Amino acid sequence: MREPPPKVREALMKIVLASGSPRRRELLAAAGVEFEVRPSPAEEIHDAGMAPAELCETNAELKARGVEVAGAAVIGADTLVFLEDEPLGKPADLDEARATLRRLSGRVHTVCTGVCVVAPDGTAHPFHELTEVRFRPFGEEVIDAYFAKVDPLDKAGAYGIQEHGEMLVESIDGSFDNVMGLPVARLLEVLGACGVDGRSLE
Ligand SMILES: Cc1cn([C@H]2C[C@H](O)[C@@H](COP(=O)(O)OP(=O)(O)OP(=O)(O)O)O2)c(=O)[nH]c1=O
Repeated sequence: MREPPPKVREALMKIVLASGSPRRRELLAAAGVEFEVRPSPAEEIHDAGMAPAELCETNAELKARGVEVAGAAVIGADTLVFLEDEPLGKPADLDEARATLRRLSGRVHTVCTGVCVVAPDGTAHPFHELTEVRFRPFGEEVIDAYFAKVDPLDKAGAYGIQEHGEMLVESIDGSFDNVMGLPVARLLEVLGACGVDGRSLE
């Protein structure tokens, strides 16, 4: 049988999202990409000595390399919130979530999402995107009302911009998708550069 033309071979390349995050799944699906989900067993590192961007990219690569699927391009991602370069991860409990929101109130913080595509040949293609988020000044009543609507525990920075974000967020400078956990426009470019056009599977 004849080899399929290169374009068809590209289209057949599998894409695996190495993430258990429902937000990442939603964002990638909304971009029209066909992919399989395999949450990564990789442990994130929390090295306070590392610069934010380097930390996000390192974790994204660890997550992607934690899932191996022959012939597939594997995507890992890591979202961290930084307040003046101090990383704020997912809160351990509601008290910590409350303390985090108190600190973010009335201030600007940075959301960094690192992404890494590991191509079928094993090469890593990491990048990151930064979005600045300005929070409204708010008090305990707003935090109470917010927690009545949103579970902050599985989210970096104890909030989800996509879930009643308007209660907390005054403005953003950068991509909304990036705050939610996956900078999709840039990811599609990087997948394309790796020879994968996920959207051609539609
Ligand atoms: C700041 C912010 C974070 N988040 C979420 C995105 C990520 O899911 C989470 C950050 O945690 P991550 O460790 O980046 O991801 P995860 O553990 O949820 O999923 P996985 O490691 O399997 O990919 O916080 C929001 O949903 N909205 C927001 O506004």
